[in-house]
Amino acid sequence: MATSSRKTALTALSEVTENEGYSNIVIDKAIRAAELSPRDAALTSTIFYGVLEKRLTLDFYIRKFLAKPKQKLDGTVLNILRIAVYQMMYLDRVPDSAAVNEAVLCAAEYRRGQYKNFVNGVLRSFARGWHEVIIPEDDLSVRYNIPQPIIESFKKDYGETVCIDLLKAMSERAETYIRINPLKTTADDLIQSLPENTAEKAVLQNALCVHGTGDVTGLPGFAEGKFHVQDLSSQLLCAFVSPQPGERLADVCAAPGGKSFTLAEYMENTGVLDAFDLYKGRVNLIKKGAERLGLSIIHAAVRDAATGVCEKQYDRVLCDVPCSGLGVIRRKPEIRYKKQESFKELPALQLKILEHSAQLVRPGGILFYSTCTLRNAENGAVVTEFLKCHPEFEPYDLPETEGISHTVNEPKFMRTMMPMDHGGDGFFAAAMRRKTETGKETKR
Ligand SMILES: C[S@@+](CC[C@H](N)C(=O)[O-])C[C@H]1O[C@@H](n2cnc3c(N)ncnc32)[C@H](O)[C@@H]1O
Repeated sequence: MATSSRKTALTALSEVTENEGYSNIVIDKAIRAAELSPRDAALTSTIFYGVLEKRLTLDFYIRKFLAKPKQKLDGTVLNILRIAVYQMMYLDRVPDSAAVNEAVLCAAEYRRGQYKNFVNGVLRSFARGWHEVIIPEDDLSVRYNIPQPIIESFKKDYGETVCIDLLKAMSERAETYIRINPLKTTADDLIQSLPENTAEKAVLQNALCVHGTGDVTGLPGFAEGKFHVQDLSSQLLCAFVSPQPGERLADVCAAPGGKSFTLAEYMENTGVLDAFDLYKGRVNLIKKGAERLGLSIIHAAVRDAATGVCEKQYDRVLCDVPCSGLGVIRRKPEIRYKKQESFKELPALQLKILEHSAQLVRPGGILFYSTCTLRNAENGAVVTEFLKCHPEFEPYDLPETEGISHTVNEPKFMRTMMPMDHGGDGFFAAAMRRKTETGKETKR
């Protein structure tokens, strides 16, 4: 039996807030289970992501209309209030009365209706008074919906001014980028085959920005392997790696495969590309994608990048390590609520992966390190520590890319990419070269 949009959003939000589910997986599952019409599914998705993104602002407002602002609220009741308040504050097309009535209906079905009057009362006073409430100028956390510890970390690593620019950029919606498969099509041909005004060329060659298309996997050309979805910063990282046709490359943390696919395209599907990941299910995603794109040089296999055995040597090795993901908050809003303690172990694991993978690099070959986070402890600090302990490696400068600026001032072998630089996600890249006995340069 079909269920309402708000009820479905509530189920999905509880799954994310209480069980730390991944937003994209949780919402897809909830919408399928509720058998919603496409229109209701779109509304559910808007409410679900909106509440996740704006949670700190919503909670700030809700507390202004509680009799006891510090009172601890039941998790489900709080989510019912957030859903209604989000609609009243941000969705012009939903009348306040509809948002309140739906919330009261949800409350009536929860715990034998014991919170029904409470929800009704809070929402009615909110509807009357919220326009008068002002968020204090200096409350960046509520203003930009980023928890204070993350703001402190941005300030410490990048300074106050960059931090504020970053918070602003992170509150914008992220664009969707796709990567053309040059083995099968060209940017011009693909743009022509898509509905008018849905795609335009991005700043990097073979990158397109697409808008208003909904699920891109339904677009013409996807099933034929003419493109894959990949953020612009991730594509820029591949431009840094820039493997040549015929080379040997290992991507040691490769799933779901976005970078491996682009790198194999750089190699014109010649040479060797070994794409590893720790989890079998995720390795299967690489296999499926490579098959769809016709990238036969990709060999995907399960391997632990921190301990796994591999006898081969490669020209280039990419370590796109697991990280806290603070650079992709726009796409995965729940990341901002992860507990800071969960980040503690990451630098040690990242360094371990980097050191173990360094053994795979041939003399004169290049080792790349990347993350999708904006935290020096997981970025520059890991690479600096690696170079300190491995004199057999030296910094290898990354190229400048025409039309792309970078905010952070750092050595040329490191590059921090921020959403305000070019619209892509927050990423970090670094490159190091294994010295040869003769010290001869490797061609780029
Ligand atoms: C940032 S994601 C990689 C994204 C991928 N490079 C892409 O562009 O699609 C990090 C990956 O590392 C994998 N991973 C985590 N720990 C690992 C380990 N010890 N060895 C290998 N892979 C690992 C995760 O399963 C995840 O797929």
